[in-house]
Amino acid sequence: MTDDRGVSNGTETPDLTAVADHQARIAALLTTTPVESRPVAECLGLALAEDVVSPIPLPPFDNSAMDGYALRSVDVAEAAEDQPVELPVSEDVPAGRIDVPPLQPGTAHRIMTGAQMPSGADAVVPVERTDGGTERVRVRASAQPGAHVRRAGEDVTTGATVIPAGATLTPARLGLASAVGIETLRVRRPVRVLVLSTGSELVAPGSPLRPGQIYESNGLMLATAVRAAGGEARLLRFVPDDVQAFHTALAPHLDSTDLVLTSGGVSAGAYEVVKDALRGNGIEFTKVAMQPGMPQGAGRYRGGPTVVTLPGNPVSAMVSFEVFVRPALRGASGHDDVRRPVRRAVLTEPLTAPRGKRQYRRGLFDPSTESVTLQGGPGSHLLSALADANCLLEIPEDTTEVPAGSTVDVMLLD
Ligand SMILES: Nc1nc2c(c(=O)[nH]1)N[C@H]1C(S)=C(S)[C@@H](COP(=O)(O)OP(=O)(O)OC[C@H]3O[C@@H](n4cnc5c(N)ncnc54)[C@H](O)[C@@H]3O)O[C@H]1N2
Ligand code: MOO
Repeated sequence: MTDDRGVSNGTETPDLTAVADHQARIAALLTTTPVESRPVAECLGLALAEDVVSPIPLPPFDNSAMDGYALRSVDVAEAAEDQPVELPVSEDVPAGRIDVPPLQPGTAHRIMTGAQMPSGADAVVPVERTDGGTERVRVRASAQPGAHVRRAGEDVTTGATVIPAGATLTPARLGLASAVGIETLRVRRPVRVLVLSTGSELVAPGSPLRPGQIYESNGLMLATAVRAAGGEARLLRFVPDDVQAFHTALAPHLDSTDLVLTSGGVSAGAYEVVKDALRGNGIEFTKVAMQPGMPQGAGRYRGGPTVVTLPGNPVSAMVSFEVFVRPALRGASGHDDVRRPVRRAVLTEPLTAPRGKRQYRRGLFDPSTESVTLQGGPGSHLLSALADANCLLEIPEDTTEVPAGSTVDVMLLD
């Protein structure tokens, strides 16, 4: 049965699989990917497979934090704005100079940010507090020992684990790996996903729509969601609604695919090509106690790649991806943070939920007030509300009404 909001009410489905059981089933189907070496530049978003241990300290040497003058703090102890101390400038030390002579007492080296501190100097006076002289310099400020000096090893010590195995490689972590001199990283190979869309009603964005047709959107949405989760995705967008054509489309990709992700063609009607093609080929179909996202299927296609069939309604497809596929995909590719962060939030308006199903509603979480506002109704065709959302509210199976002001769990999305 479907109510007037376009939501299946679930009364027709007594035997439902628990969300946790279907999650576990999909996680078990995806095996951990092998470890490989990759250039650091190609590791964004991947999971590190082995700890990165720094072979050097960071900074590698004591260096100046400012453009100015390296000197001995005792030599400028009496310096003040109206009482400059004049010192001869004996050397110029730009960043990258490797032969920096020691500093003699009573002298200064002109020094640039990042340049090696000369031995004998214990402080830097910024150029703004001097007359900027190159032969002699008038210093108008005293300096504490250590002022504007960045000490070797104060960021990273030699032998320290700077990135732990399991960490997701962010730009800052890739920068850190480069900063300690590493060119290749040991990472888990991303899960290779083939995203496949079927449906005679689907046409390519950019071409005109005829009556009864819609633009294909799930394929692109799922393929990009896979990439955002650290997977590799190929997209086959318009597989004909024909069982033989479905097998033929799949065949060339079997050896190079870990996971086939379909959307649509799995509910109860006629013309359910995904179901017709996959049943009897290792895929089991079930109804999960969840809304949206009830019709689900999973298995191994003819003993080969894992297949997960997601429902065709766009919101159902994305919510199912978040709940079932993303955690399994991240787990299989070695990420420590498999699940989205969950926060508690105060609901700004009441909602109702179907008995016996876990409901995922789209919401806008405001971290400043720790509150959440619903985005759109529960209908699984309401894609624009999903696009406006930054979280999913997770309403437990046994809850049918949530009054305004109640606290609910929200799963934060990107
Ligand atoms: N008699 C029943 N009917 C339905 C049931 C049921 O249990 N009994 N379940 C409903 C629920 S819940 C869902 S969810 C959908 C799932 O249907 P399918 O997975 O078979 O998906 P389709 O029928 O192929 O499509 C559903 C909907 O989504 C649109 N769609 C499909 N693929 C795409 C795509 N690649 N891009 C954009 N939009 C897509 C399609 O046009 C349909 O509007 O079934 C209910 N029915
Ligand atoms: O409600 Mo379906 O379960 O739209 O995904």
